Amino acid sequence: MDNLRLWQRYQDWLYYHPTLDLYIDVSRMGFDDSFYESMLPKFAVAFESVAKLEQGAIANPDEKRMVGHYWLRNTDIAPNQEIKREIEDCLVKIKDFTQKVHSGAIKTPFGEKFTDLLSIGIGGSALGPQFVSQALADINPQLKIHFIDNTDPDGIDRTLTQIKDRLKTTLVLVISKSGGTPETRNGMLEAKHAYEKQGLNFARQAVAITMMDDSSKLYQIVQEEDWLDCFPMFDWVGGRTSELSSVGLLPAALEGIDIDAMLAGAKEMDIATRETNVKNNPSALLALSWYYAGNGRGEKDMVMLPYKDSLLLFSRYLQQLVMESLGKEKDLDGNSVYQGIAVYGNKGSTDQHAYVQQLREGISNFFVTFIEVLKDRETKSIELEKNVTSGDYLSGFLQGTRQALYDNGRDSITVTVNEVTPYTVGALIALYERAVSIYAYLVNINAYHQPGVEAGKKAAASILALQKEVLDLIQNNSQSLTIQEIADKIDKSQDIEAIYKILRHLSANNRGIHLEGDRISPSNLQVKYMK
Ligand SMILES: O=P(O)(O)OC[C@H]1O[C@](O)(CO)[C@@H](O)[C@@H]1O
Repeated sequence: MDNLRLWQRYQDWLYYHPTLDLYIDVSRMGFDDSFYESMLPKFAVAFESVAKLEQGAIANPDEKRMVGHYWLRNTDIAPNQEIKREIEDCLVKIKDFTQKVHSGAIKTPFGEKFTDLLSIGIGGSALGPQFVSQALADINPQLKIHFIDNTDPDGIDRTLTQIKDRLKTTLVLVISKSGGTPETRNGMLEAKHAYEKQGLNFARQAVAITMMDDSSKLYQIVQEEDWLDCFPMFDWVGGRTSELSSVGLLPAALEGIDIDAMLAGAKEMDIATRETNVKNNPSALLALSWYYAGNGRGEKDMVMLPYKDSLLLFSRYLQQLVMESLGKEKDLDGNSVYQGIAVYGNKGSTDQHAYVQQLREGISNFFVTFIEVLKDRETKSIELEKNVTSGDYLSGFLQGTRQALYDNGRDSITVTVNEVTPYTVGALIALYERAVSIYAYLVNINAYHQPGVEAGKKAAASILALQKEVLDLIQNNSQSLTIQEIADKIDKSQDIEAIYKILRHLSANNRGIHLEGDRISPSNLQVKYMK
């Protein structure tokens, strides 16, 4: 298409929201009007389903749960008074707690003001707070946040070393909806150990965010150990859509981020994405583009390219939101469909000096989403050359890459906001939450369960159970054994490879296991236990 026809297409498809000051440009997606019209019946069904979901239908049939993250930013649409009150009470509690921490009314057991935050959580209980912190927290925030989001001992050490002497003024947030996620439990126990080593009372510096009922082991611990406080996570909020619940709001508020503005941006976006005219609904435009790009089967990957350093973690955040929601074997009728859209990305223009080479010339298995931020910085930029600033370069690189990709038949969407504020970040989160919801209905899948993740968790638990059996055997056996002998003795010959890998890991960590022999032939290794 020549430039003038493209300019016309750009204007024909341009979406602009005046209050949010947000643009969606899908003109560089290659669909035509007949594709668009063919999709309208599917959209009509999807819009109906999304509306029912907002009204409190059991939209997660397997888990028999409502899906209510929309109510968090507009309690007037909560399905009943009890839920409305729960959300409002929680928000009041978050603000009250934050104000007391900031003012020093809530202090450490030694009477000092808190200076730092240690957030322990994983997946939806970490990615949102990490993204929002990087996007919005001040360089010198009211409380500086640190994350433990894995059970990697070295990663835990690095985080605790960063905090070091300030542990005694660090408030811990343990975030787990279920209250039973092993990585989070491990992070909590490691942190507790570090506090105790410094003679600190962990419980009096610890706050939990979890479901406040018997299903949460974390909640039981909070009560037994008398933690400083506990904030509710609601059954009807999924981990990956929890950024605007206590999971995201409490850390953000403590960091000094305007959470009311985040909620307001999301609420405004929710209104915009309730629109049933596809062209006037920004999330529907995204879902339409995703469907077109991947033939409704996720055949093309979504490459997220925010041209703003502070939005670096948006792609990682969206990776969970999109892939955990859409990556499903079965559709809602039980057919095997193997759905999903792979998401990756980093930031522009940095990526132009890395993988954009492949995007421009290599395998054409993706579409790009550029995130453009119009405002360069708070202060006026210097001119690096006559009439040219560094921000002009960034903007030029975005336009250039979009053009270069288009010229080689590679599709792109551009989402443009004026600046990165709590209001726009709230809106961006809501934009993608709804796009995922609409797309899931277009392809007839349940976006709100994650059976595949559960399978991995179960498999990991059985490896740890196997490790206990192996260690029990070896510790009570003075002779050296081969791996086959160990497997036979515990009647687990089918698990020989797993046993070998357990032993190799233990031997690398001073756990008394010694492997003797040539490492290239694991079957011949002799396993010895020496304390
Ligand atoms: O908040 P929780 O219950 O610890 O779960 C953390 C994450 O684990 C998952 O359940 C999947 O493993 C995610 O969906 C969730 O965001």
